[in-house]
Amino acid sequence: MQPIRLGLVGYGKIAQDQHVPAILANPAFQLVSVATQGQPCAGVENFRSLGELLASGPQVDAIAFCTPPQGRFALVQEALAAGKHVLVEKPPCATLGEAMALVQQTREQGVSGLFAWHSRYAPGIEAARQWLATRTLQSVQIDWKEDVRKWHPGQAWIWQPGGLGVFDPGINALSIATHLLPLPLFVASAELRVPDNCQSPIAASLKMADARHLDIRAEFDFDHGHDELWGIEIRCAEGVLRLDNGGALLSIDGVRQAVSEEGEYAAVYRHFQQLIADKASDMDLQPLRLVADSFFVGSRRLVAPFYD
Ligand SMILES: NC(=O)C1=CN([C@@H]2O[C@H](COP(=O)(O)OP(=O)(O)OC[C@H]3O[C@@H](n4cnc5c(N)ncnc54)[C@H](O)[C@@H]3O)[C@@H](O)[C@H]2O)C=CC1
Ligand SMILES: O=C1O[C@@H]([C@H](O)CO)[C@H](O)[C@H]1O
Repeated sequence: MQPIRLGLVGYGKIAQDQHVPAILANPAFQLVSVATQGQPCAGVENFRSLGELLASGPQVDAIAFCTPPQGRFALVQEALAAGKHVLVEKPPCATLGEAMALVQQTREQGVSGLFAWHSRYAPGIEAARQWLATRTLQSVQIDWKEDVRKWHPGQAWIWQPGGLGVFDPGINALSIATHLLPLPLFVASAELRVPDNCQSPIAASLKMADARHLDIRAEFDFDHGHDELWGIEIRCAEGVLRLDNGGALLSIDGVRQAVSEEGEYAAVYRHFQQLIADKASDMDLQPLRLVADSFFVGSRRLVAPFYD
């Protein structure tokens, strides 16, 4: 079978760290072109814009979007209008309305779309989901803390409107929680701590629930120090499930469980390949809706200025 010819837009940190290695390791894909505004990608044709890539580059079947969320909507629209399958990094867009419009346009175009909630593909997630399916849930505690200087060095966009601040990593935890828990989640209250020289929060505390009043708390911190803390603890009547290292480690009642060894992005691209083969899409909006709702109901507290 012919490989899926892939273009990539935005050759920045995540494209270099994860996307390109995962694409190169998967024979179902052939990376043929890149559109980016920074450092070019070796070994393929590079363009300054998606428009140029589509107009004068080699033919592509699909495009992966790794630009910041602001401005991504117009780019993905352009690719869909050209009949390309799309893989969109998280968070899919700068607003919920834009993301909803992409879901509709993807359907209308009859192509495949993937909102790539990469943390859902962490090795422990599927086993956690299976274990939880037959348990009685009692409470959920999320702690998602990391150093923005380590994971987003010099990225001014993250502090600008639409950049999400600490919700950029926090949405990963929300994408896991919404994948594991059986009912939709609602934000009851939120405190957003915003540096007084930024537009987006550097820390946040959320209280959420589902329709059965499951108590779900989240603590997000983007100024946590070098060693990240990416943990989710789910208390059930039958025992306590913990995910650590962003879902790479799973334990139940303190006992480490065997999990898959596949990396997140290898699994993301395997899923994208299957969606294209099945003429299907996977464009879940719930994590972005929870972020939007946190901004709706959240109280803002100004905190000390942030300097990179
Ligand atoms: N930094 C990380 O560890 C991770 C980031 N992500 C997500 O990936 C996305 C990108 O993040 P990073 O790679 O960290 O950002 P980045 O700022 O390092 O890279 C963005 C790249 O997009 C390019 N770009 C911007 N606008 C463009 C346009 N219109 N056309 C072509 N290229 C354009 C920039 O030149 C830059 O190379 C964000 O949505 C982020 O949430 C996901 C997982 C991890
Ligand atoms: O999406 C993201 O993931 C983390 C980090 O790469 C761990 O997975 C990063 O802060 C955020 O943008």
